Amino acid sequence: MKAPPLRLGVNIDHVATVRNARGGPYPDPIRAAHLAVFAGADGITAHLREDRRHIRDLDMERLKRQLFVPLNFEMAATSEMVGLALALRPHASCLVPEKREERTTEGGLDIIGGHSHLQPAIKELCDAGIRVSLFVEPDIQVMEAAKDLRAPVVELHTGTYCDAVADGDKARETHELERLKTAAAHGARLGLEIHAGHGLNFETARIVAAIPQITELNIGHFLIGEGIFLGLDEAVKAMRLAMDEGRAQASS
Ligand SMILES: CC(=O)[C@@H](O)[C@H](O)COP(=O)(O)O
Ligand SMILES: NCC(=O)COP(=O)(O)O
Repeated sequence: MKAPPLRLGVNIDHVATVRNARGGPYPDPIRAAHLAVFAGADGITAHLREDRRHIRDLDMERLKRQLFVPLNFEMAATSEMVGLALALRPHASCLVPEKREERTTEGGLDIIGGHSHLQPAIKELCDAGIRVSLFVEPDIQVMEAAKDLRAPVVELHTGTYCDAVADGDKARETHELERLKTAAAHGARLGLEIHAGHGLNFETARIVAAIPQITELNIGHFLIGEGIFLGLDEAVKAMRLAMDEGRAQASS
């Protein structure tokens, strides 16, 4: 059976990283969002961190006002961020773990251990018509916990897999890819919508795109980096091609 279409969400966080390096308005993350959409992005992801190290509140407001594709508001499940999301009403919200001292997201939400604090946030956002996804580890028990939390979507953390590929550790790469495949299949059987992201590049996105249950990839850092060399539009087009090549291998 033909696998469903695979959407590309472009994360523009690190355009804001470059902008904030000088404290002025240039380069504008919203201009990057428009470029990415014109080049084939199906949606835009932006992570409003509590420390505002890159994306700022005004960026989210401008994205909401100007985008004509879905906006995915990445956020920690704090009362501050839930309040901002309820006021902004993005298409989607992806709940991610956050530590001020981290350089980037280090893993998925701990929803097996302590997830009671997530329940209210998930309910409030869902009740407001916002599509909630949980950024989680690719584990079967985690899929079960996400179902129990009544989150309609999970985004599988692909960072460990991407690290294994970057390290040239074939055994770890095989193991982590198997984790992603198993979790995606199990989550889909539970009725969850399956997304994936973190650390993906052309090579790993092509491989992950072949997992038929995954319907969206969210990709940022690598694409913004490639945009420096190729131009963001060409980088997005190349990523779209890599995803399509991988998807052609998928069979559910
Ligand atoms: C959850 C995830 O992997 C990314 O979407 C997140 O935005 C990474 O955080 P930084 O963009 O701050 O690196
Ligand atoms: N949720 C993953 C995302 O939005 C982008 O992650 P990365 O490609 O910047 O690592």
